[in-house]
Amino acid sequence: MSEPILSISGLSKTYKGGVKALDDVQLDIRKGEIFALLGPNGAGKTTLIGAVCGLVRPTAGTISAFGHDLAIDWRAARARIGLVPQELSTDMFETVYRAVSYSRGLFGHPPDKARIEEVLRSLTLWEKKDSQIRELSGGMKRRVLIAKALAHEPELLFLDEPTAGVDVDLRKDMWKQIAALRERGTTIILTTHYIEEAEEMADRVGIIRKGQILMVDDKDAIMQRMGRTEAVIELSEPLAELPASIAEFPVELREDGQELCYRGGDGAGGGREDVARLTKALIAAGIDYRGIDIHDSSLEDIFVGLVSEQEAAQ
Ligand SMILES: Nc1ncnc2c1ncn2[C@@H]1O[C@H](COP(=O)(O)OP(=O)(O)OP(=O)(O)O)[C@@H](O)[C@H]1O
Repeated sequence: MSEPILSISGLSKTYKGGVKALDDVQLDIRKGEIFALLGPNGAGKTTLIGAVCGLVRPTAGTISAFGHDLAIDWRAARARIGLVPQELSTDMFETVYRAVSYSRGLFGHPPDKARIEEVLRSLTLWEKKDSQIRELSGGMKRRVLIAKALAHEPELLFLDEPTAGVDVDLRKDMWKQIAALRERGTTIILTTHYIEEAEEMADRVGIIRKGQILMVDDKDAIMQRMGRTEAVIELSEPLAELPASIAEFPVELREDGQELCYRGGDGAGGGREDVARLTKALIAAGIDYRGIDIHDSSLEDIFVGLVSEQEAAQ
């Protein structure tokens, strides 16, 4: 792998009250990727972002970005890192246009009216450019946050729960914006509760819980390794036991022998092929069925499974 754009090593954070929000986190982010950090409430996602963006002082560990150790050379990296936080903390009396163009200047970029107009138009904020931020609806305020980050043109962009509580239209607009940013070469780390979002956007996924990274992998690899196909086959007549040609599949009889349940596969289509072979074997064994309900597990199922497994193990 080429030199990571962001490298986090042994990162821990214990807050004053004693809450251990991060516990020995190791994480390398590759240039140009979209990385989704998934975790339940209180897992430490915002703390991790805060540590990289200079808002939270780590208790231990090192963070380097673009080859600079942030504890030593914060300024060199700062202008290249952008953050879209969960909430707007800018001056509510500022107009949309000024807030967005100011953000660009703040990070040392020369004024660029065309760029600001493009950003505002792409987020349907152009008509509101002269409104004060306090006059906007919650969804519009979120758009301003995103516009500020886009105007800044960072190389590494953090999006903290970018679509929490926004409507479907804005979520779709944002997905488009994020895809366009990646096209420009921006590296993106997003935290999300919406697993659909990670599934849609991410190249890699990290799962965090209680301040620890449980797993990091390519999204497709996670799906393949942990993905499952489940098929419920409703039999025409109840079966007392399975013939050998059926029992060799990963199946079990349920509902007093009226249902045959298959669980297997690799999350990459293998399970569906297996179910097709299973149905042929049923026909060959003279077993009739009324219907099949088949589905592949999503990243959501995998995530819920992983987190509850960890809970059970404790
Ligand atoms: N300033 C603080 N002082 C004390 N404890 C804090 C502080 N900020 C966060 N915590 C605690 O640290 C833990 C991690 O919080 P964090 O906000 O990083 O989680 P998160 O994964 O972002 O959660 P969410 O999805 O709810 O935003 C939680 O137990 C939280 O209560």
